[in-house]
Amino acid sequence: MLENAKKITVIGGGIWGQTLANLARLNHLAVRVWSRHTGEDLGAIIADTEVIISAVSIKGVVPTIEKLQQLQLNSRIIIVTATKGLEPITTRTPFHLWNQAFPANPLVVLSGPNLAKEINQGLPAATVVASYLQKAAILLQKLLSGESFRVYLNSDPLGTELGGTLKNVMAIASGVCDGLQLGTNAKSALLTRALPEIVRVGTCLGGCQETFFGLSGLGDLLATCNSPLSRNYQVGYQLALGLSLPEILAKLEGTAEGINTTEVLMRIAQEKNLYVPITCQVDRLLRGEISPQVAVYELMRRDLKAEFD
Ligand SMILES: NC(=O)C1=CN([C@@H]2O[C@H](COP(=O)(O)OP(=O)(O)OC[C@H]3O[C@@H](n4cnc5c(N)ncnc54)[C@H](O)[C@@H]3O)[C@@H](O)[C@H]2O)C=CC1
Ligand SMILES: O=C(CO)COP(=O)(O)O
Repeated sequence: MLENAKKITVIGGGIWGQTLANLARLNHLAVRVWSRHTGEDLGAIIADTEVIISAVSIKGVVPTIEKLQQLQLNSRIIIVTATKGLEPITTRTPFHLWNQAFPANPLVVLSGPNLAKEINQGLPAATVVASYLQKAAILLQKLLSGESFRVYLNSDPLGTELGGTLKNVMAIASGVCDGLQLGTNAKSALLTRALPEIVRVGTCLGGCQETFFGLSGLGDLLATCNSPLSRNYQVGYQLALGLSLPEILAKLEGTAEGINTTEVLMRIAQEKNLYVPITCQVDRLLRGEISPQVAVYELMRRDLKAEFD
């Protein structure tokens, strides 16, 4: 048994929380999953826990933090955040929110090209655990690594988290591109231009440039923008087929974080004067202001420019 059978609590009973719990169970760890729907006493569950993994959607981050604050969390407990989103009111990332609420606890970000359904089938995947406290990240690496799940270390939690969050906007754009059958050249151009847009925003918000070229940045961009398993990709794809956003969301399994992220990111971009042309068109499309075809036209007819500037 690994690491003296560390006790782990996963908060969030959605598909990602269940998947992370299963990965830990494969290493014979004692795992409990708590969700707001189970009605169990969270205080009792975390009484002897050593690691808390938060896998709630962004909507659930503040309520989860507030619940744990009422329970007076032991400062030795390692907190892992696996959410990919931006909090709408403060525009902060989950890492910021957890760090602000529990400054004494070791904090780790987990993010990577991790389509839960593939991991649940036992297909090989890799992820990143990032922390300013290397010891905490190394522990998580040991707890979750297995034959089919390879966990890398990183010392840039913000960059790791932002790569996973910002690519969701691009996954919507990518779904549109495929839904409209724009071809491989268009898709390659879109994903290649998406990366500098992510880097521009991500470095402005405090991430290291290098991180965005790694698994949690480029890796997750490729996974999510190319897979029909991605909910964000599905949103874009189905918009391109002519469905309305409410129609798509009514049938979507789980959360497409990119919808909220696009709205928050537009506010950040305006405030910080960041050039985010792809995000801007995704935003107008999600608001119903333009059609998918017009979004493509608007991107193509922008002023001509140098590739790198
Ligand atoms: N599904 C996937 O393949 C992956 C998902 N993620 C990220 O993990 C997070 C969760 O994703 P999924 O499990 O797929 O989503 P989901 O929609 O299946 O589950 C969301 C979870 O958040 C909880 N939640 C929502 N609002 C809440 C609130 N107000 N208070 C307390 N809890 C609340 C729900 O009860 C549920 O347990 C998202 O940020 C997603 O981007 C990250 C990697 C892979
Ligand atoms: O983040 C993910 C894969 O890394 C999951 O993507 P979706 O949230 O778009 O399904």
